[in-house]
Amino acid sequence: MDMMSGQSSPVLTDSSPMKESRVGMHSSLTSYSQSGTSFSTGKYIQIPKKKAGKLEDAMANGWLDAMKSSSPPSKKLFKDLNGGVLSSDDEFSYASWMCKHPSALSSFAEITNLAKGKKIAIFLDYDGTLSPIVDDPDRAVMSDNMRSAVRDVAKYFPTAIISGRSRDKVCDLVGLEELHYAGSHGLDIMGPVHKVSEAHYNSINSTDQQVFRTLVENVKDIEGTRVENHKFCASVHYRNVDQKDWPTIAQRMHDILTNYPRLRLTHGRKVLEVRPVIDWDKGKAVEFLLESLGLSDSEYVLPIYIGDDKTDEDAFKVLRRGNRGYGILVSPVPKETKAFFSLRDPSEVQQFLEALVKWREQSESGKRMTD
Ligand SMILES: O=P(O)(O)OC[C@H]1O[C@H](O[C@H]2O[C@H](CO)[C@@H](O)[C@H](O)[C@H]2O)[C@H](O)[C@@H](O)[C@@H]1O
Repeated sequence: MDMMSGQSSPVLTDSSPMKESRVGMHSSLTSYSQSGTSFSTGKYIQIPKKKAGKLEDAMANGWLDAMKSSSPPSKKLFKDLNGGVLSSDDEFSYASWMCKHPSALSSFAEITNLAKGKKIAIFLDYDGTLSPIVDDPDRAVMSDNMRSAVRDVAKYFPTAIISGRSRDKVCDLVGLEELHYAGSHGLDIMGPVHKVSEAHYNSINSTDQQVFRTLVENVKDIEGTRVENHKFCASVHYRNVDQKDWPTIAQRMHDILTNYPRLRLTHGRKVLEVRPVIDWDKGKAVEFLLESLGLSDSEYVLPIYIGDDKTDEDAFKVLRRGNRGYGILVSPVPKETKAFFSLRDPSEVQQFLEALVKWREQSESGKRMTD
């Protein structure tokens, strides 16, 4: 799949994790930052610059609202604003929210009870789930302890990472060969090779370079912006941009996308994600992986998906449908979600994964004793 073709199946790469025999590789575009190297060749679309702060398009106004709400203030910010203590109102609203989305740690017995006689399959988002959210996406590393927890979990349960980042990037960050990986919000999944003609991929390369360069060139004058290329989608970060410049970003993104009707915009944590207009998302990626791993029979399989972001909601929805499995939202503040359970932060994610391993080891040794 490419950013422009609008086809309805993901690009599939090789069937065994970490063995590279990918077809139709995209161009070797690297992540762009204002301090980094800019591109001197290739065509891109320069959109006319409009006056800052003048939002002319209702759609752009909608995007601005979404940008403002896409990353609610963290618990730390609540605390900072409150002189180091959480106000009882915040505690109260978090506690009420937890009634609807209980902690996966305190509900651990309930979860494992429901998993009895079933195979658990684990799906993990990366940023904000396995690694803490930081200002620089290149520094979003996971701890060695988290890596061990994921490695151990994968010994007992089929485990996949589903990330908005490119698959190569998230593979590098996680660094575990035994997992399945889906990058670009599930658009790039390891699986059986689909042969596609050379000419098709050549056309993808040039178009995608153009999309990426257009994004880079049209926001590079806004201090703090950063554009990442994920091969099948792209991210425009505004975490480090002064809020007064957010309307300009919203307007420019709107103007750019007018030139690319086959692209759409979604929102993550202080990031705008540009992706193809196709019916594919993290939820579809979960269904695809369950199917291709022979885990689609919900009578025998309990999928658990852990994620922190809006894009993870598609996966939560898929699991909620027909009580197929459990979504777990990672958040220290109340958020509207389709997840059943919650965890506060990556350290609780690690505890949950470690608990699953312990539970599994204990049930195996209990089984051996009765055999
Ligand atoms: O699906 P994910 O694995 O969660 O990836 C979603 C986006 O994550 C990254 O951005 C987010 O994390 C950054 C590092 O902590 C943070 O600086 C940024 O504000 C967050 O939006 C990644 O850089 C994006 O490309 C992914 O799309």
